[in-house]
Amino acid sequence: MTATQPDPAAAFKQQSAIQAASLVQTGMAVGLGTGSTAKFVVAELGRRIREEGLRITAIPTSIVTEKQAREEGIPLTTFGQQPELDIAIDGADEIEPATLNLIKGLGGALLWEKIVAAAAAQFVVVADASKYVDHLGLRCPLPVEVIPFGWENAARKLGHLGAQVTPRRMRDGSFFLTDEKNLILDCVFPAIMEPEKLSADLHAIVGVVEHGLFLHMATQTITAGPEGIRVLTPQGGRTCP
Ligand SMILES: O=C[C@H](O)[C@H](O)[C@H](O)COP(=O)(O)O
Repeated sequence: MTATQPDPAAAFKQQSAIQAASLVQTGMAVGLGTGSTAKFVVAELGRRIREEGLRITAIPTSIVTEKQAREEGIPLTTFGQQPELDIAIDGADEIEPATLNLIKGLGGALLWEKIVAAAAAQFVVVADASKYVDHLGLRCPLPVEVIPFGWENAARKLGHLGAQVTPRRMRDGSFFLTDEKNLILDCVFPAIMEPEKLSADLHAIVGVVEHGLFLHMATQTITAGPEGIRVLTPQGGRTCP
């Protein structure tokens, strides 16, 4: 979404973000997500710090979010000082409501996002209601982060798993680089019916650093749409990778 194109879902994103930010209490260590929805969370936390005296520390999931957090006056910390987080709040590209499994990473921040989410006692996902899908993979490609060396081989092996693979590029044709200076391979799979198996298969490919399947990680999703705010929690509890 560029600055010249207004985001029709912005108001819903903001509603879900504000609701999620209300879960944050003084004393908490907070993971700050990345993307157009998480941006509203960071803004709301900044407002609460300034206007309500909220006191938190935070770890951002991207350089972009780090910059916004600094501008909002949110005190930042590191995993060296704060190995565990009370809560992480982040957006998603797809949400499977039956499982709360997610696809993330269309913004390229999936690696830091997954590290932060895995360190958090609560992982709250915020989105507008358009992000729901019956099965993962129906709405967007699955981003897979690979190291640049030998990426063509990783791409070939992803193809053997059934993916149509496109290396993500910038408008000028150069490769998109993540904050860790890796590449993103966008993988279009037919509907992903066995995400756990696919996750294991992806991790078995040499050169794959991480992928955008966030399985059994969300402890809550908060979405907003024309029918209001919807909060979902997983039926079977949560397991961390
Ligand atoms: O890498 C990007 C992240 O996973 C985002 O959280 C995700 O793409 C959702 O972004 P948005 O809220 O802009 O739709």
